[in-house]
Amino acid sequence: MDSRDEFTLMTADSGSLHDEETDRETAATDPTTDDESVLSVRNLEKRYGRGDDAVEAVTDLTFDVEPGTVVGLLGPNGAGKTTTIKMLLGLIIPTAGSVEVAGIDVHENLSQGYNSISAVLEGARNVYWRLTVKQNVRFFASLSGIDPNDRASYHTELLDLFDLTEKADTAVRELSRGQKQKVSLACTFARETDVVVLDEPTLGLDVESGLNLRQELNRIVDEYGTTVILSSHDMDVIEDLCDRVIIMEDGEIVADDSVSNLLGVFNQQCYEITVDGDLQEATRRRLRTEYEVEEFDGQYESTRFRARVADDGIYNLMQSLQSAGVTVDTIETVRPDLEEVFLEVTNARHATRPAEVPTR
Ligand SMILES: Nc1ncnc2c1ncn2[C@@H]1O[C@H](COP(=O)(O)OP(=O)(O)OP(=O)(O)O)[C@@H](O)[C@H]1O
Repeated sequence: MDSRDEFTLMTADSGSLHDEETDRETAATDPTTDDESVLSVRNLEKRYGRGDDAVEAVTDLTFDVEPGTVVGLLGPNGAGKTTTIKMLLGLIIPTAGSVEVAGIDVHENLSQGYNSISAVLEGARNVYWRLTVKQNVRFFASLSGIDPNDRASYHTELLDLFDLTEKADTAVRELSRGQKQKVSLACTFARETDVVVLDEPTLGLDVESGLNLRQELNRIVDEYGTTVILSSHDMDVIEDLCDRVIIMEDGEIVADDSVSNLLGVFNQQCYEITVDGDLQEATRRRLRTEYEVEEFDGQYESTRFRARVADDGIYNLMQSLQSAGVTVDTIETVRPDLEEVFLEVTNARHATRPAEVPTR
């Protein structure tokens, strides 16, 4: 059996008592927490099953995370994100490789590991519904060996940042889904571990609750400089919160860079162009042949389309339209988003793969 009981995550041994301000001061003065990575993953591998049925879920994963960084973990379904997260947390035993959090090998030293890294896992019931919000926060702080009385003002701040102050004495079962999720997050931050893992924190929330949570998380990571590994299919969350993004596919890292560098991977600029009236079929064909054009939308009064062009290609495109007698109404630059980067990176990889030869 290689899967550990997730409950052990919540019932880890208690460590020494923390002092109200000591931790943040220590983080600021301790040279080991400055330049060195707080999370170090080396040649991590996970193979499920044996023989012909074995699945290589994660293959030779190596990366480091500096303190205070928010790293997004992205990948299509089955890329190996959940397996990686569970190995980071010590919940699944790797086939090979190591995970160190703040210098502690999580798999060689499980109880210390549980005090170094905590998580809100997707689909897991992360808090106690019969306890009130405040009782939960105090309980989870105490799991890390923290005397909740010593950290009362931090807990008040946390509830405030998650907009839970009015619900502090309400039982969690009486809260909405979004509020329950915020309680899970507040409890994880209350544990004050070196690294926090958030797996799909906005999943299942309505648009407004998702947006609120995103803003609140942003404030919290800014305020406390927490190191976060964030897995989400919601690119807005990733783009808003992350300093760096790791994209996985088929168990491997296929991109690892800052969000701004990843957004700069396009050597082409995308424009959204609106022209008066309909476009003749011949003009549409010509545009498609000469430029990378997507989506012709609307007809009669105006037509809108997107064009990707390199460097000063937009001037050539304008000339082509002019010579076809088309009047351009508006041109807007479309900023690429992470969704596009993600598709670009994963599609480019498929395009360069040799075609599979069927075997009999
Ligand atoms: N317990 C298991 N036994 C066998 N194979 C598994 C097990 N868990 C995951 N896998 C396989 O390992 C691969 C990676 O799965 P994993 O759940 O880590 O991916 P993921 O990136 O989290 O996907 P998703 O975004 O769909 O949650 C998949 O091929 C999956 O089918």
